[in-house]
Amino acid sequence: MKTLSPMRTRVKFCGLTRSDDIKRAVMLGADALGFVMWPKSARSITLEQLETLSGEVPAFVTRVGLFVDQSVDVIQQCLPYLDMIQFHGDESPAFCAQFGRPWIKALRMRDDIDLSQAVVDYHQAQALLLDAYRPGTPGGTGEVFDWSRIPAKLAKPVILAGGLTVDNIASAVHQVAPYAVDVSGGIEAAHGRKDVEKMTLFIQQVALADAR
Ligand SMILES: O=C(O)c1ccccc1NCC(=O)[C@H](O)[C@H](O)COP(=O)(O)O
Repeated sequence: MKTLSPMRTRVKFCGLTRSDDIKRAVMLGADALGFVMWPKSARSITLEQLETLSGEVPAFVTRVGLFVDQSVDVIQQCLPYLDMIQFHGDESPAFCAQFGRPWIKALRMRDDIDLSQAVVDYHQAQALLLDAYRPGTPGGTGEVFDWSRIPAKLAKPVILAGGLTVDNIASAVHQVAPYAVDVSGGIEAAHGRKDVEKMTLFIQQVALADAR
């Protein structure tokens, strides 16, 4: 009888702003690409850029739009160019669920966070993205949180984020065994500009960790 092989850890690259980076990420096998639509971010892109860049993403690579407490109108304008929405602010479950599009909720790992309750509250989310908490910064901090705080069994797929790099990604995959990993700063040459070597090594490290 055939045995099922262990699941492959999915990889999402976030904060893409350039065509060349998208082509390289797709070639390397990234599963999802994140576009930051929050204008206060150094990695943000405009609606016009989103239209262009999303057109360069081929089938079976998920285009994820990232928002932080933004209006329904702003999000709806972006929907034609997105497969999935990532909410990074204090959006309620009802707010997230109103767009008729798959979505994930980013949760910043404050000391007092109750992940079991979050799973209940955000049960309609396709996954929960767990990220580092820095007061006043909704995401993309480049900071790691204590992965041992993630319960071994959480009733939602976990996307691990926050300060992942070529150097720590293998340990992260081993320790947490997340459904997916999400990286932005760790594969950059500068804000919004990805580094080919870091992207390549990151994907390789995930594959190596999965194979161990
Ligand atoms: O990247 C940003 O500037 C950003 C701003 C506001 C909300 C979220 C943002 N980024 C989210 C991500 O890139 C990732 O989902 C995650 O935070 C990991 O980022 P990093 O620690 O840089 O790998």
